[in-house]
Amino acid sequence: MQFNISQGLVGTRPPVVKPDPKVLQFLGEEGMRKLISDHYDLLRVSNIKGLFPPSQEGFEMAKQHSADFFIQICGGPDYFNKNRGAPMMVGRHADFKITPEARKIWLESYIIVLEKLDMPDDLKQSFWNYLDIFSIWMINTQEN
Ligand code: HEM
Repeated sequence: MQFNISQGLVGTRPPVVKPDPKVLQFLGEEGMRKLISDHYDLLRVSNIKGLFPPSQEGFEMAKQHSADFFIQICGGPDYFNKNRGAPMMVGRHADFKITPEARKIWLESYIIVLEKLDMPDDLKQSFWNYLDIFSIWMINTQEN
């Protein structure tokens, strides 16, 4: 299947559709945590590794928070709200310099994980569409 990366401009917030809850039903919570963990492991050796916590402990916490969020957004228990409070994702990303190029690297790391994942294409597509569009919201810095 094709993982298309839509053009993303700083300051734009195109309408987002949440992933199909069947994604979580298919993967289960452990499968979702593994998916997020695999993505973070790629980020850690990527050109945007400097954005993420340098310590192993901080990195594991980041994985956990992210997985909590994705389980919640896919219709699972509201772990993120319980552990971190209201999502407010744009605000939570505001301290990090996220350029269009950084978003591209973040998404390309997801492509690597999703290509290897054993999941029906329609579910991959649904999950991908969410990542592709919502990640545009996080861009907060123009390329120089
Ligand atoms: C679909 C789009 C995205 C979602 C749903 C998402 C989700 C999250 C979540 C849930 C957290 C944890 C926030 C917290 O617990 O306070 C987080 C943290 C973070 N995200 Fe994202 N994110 C997205 C896009 C991006 C992009 C495109 C980048 C950078 C290229 C990025 C970089 C970061 C960084 C640097 C952190 C902080 C890591 C930490 O110390 O916990 N995110 N993100």
